[in-house]
Amino acid sequence: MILQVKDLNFSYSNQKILENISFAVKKGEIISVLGPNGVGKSTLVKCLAQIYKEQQANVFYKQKSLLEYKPKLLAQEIAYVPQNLEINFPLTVKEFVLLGRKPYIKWNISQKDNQIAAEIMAKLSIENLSKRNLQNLSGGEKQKVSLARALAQKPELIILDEPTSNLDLNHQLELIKILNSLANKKDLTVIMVLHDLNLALNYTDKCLLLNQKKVYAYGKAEEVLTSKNIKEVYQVESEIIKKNKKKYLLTI
Ligand SMILES: Nc1ncnc2c1ncn2[C@@H]1O[C@H](COP(=O)(O)OP(=O)(O)OP(=O)(O)O)[C@@H](O)[C@H]1O
Repeated sequence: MILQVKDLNFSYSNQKILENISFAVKKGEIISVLGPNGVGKSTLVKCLAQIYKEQQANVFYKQKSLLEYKPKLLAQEIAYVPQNLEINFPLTVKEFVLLGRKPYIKWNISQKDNQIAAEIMAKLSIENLSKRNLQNLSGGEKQKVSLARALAQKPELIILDEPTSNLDLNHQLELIKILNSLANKKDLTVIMVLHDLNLALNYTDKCLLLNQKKVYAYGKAEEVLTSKNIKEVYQVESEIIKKNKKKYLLTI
């Protein structure tokens, strides 16, 4: 197991959001975090990514609680891509992607750092944005740049909060396929909040379905995303159709 969450609870002020959340993730798996609006998906991934630190004792990375790690080591191994990229100062895309190398940089940016940043920008087809000011990018461009920064970190675990929300159909698939190819080589483990159940069904190994503060179901995508579970959690009638090895969730 690369990550284990044991009995995690979270409240904002006095409002309980997450209750007894437990699940485990194997190296190289792609996990989607699903559930209705406001159920606590972003809150959960913020706990895993240590944006919220109070729950560190309930999150185990490579068998040790997050409390036991030096922050710099975790910064090298775990990357987080937030829902929205808020940058309020001028920075070029290249400079921003290079920020992903920060946990490794001693005094100066090395040739290797530049090379890694260039490779990742090429992989995500954003080399053409290199000199652009981050603040002037479209939502979809920002999302890709944010992913590039996280991948430049060369993490073992990447945690993404709705990485495809601003992307068109083509770019959604491209992003998911890139994450899949990295995870297939076991170089990367992926945990991502998703809203698109069809993407979850076809491109993630396991789904963590949250409902009413708790884990409603956790397991293989096709075992979690059943018509019965979708009805119960989203109050929507649906049908899952299989065609050419792909599964399609149709709402009725
Ligand atoms: N900083 C905060 N202070 C107080 N309440 C918050 C804060 N952030 C989120 N909440 C509340 O906590 C609950 C869970 O929010 P969260 O963003 O984790 O849900 P989500 O499942 O990611 O939602 P969505 O699908 O709409 O993005 C919501 O009711 C939200 O209003």
